[in-house]
Amino acid sequence: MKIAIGADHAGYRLKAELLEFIRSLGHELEDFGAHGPESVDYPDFASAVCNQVVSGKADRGILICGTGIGMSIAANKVPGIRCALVHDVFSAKATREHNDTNVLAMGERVIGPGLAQEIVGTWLATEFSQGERHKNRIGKVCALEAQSNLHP
Ligand SMILES: O=C(CO)[C@H](O)[C@H](O)[C@H](O)COP(=O)(O)O
Repeated sequence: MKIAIGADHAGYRLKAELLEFIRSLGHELEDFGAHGPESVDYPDFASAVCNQVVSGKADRGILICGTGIGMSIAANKVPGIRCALVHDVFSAKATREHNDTNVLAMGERVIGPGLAQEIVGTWLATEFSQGERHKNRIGKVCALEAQSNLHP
């Protein structure tokens, strides 16, 4: 798959530790920064990565900040993005199977690189279950998104 990845100053180290791992799984990876500790704003990187996903230039996106919370909030404002903030392997699998998430958010100040690798590997490898109940619920989420775009 084509993966877009981005982080802020509080997530760039974990991002750097994941690059080789993701490539070793056979994925094509584009890194949208940040690359250093200078203070930056997470919505800028969420925007860059999510635009790749909604435009079809990337199949999935991965976002890292201090907690993953800012990135997940920003990502979920982009129409067409379903972003999950995940810090455990069970949720990584469940959010692909049930929510068909296309963006994963994690927090460098919350988890270490070993667990992050397990989460990313699981999330990238897990298919959407195609369950009718899940499709129905995702459809309702999309309806909420369409409604909020009409009435901001
Ligand atoms: O948005 C966040 C908090 O939910 C992210 O973790 C940011 O990375 C964090 O706010 C950055 O904090 P800093 O004090 O500017 O380093």
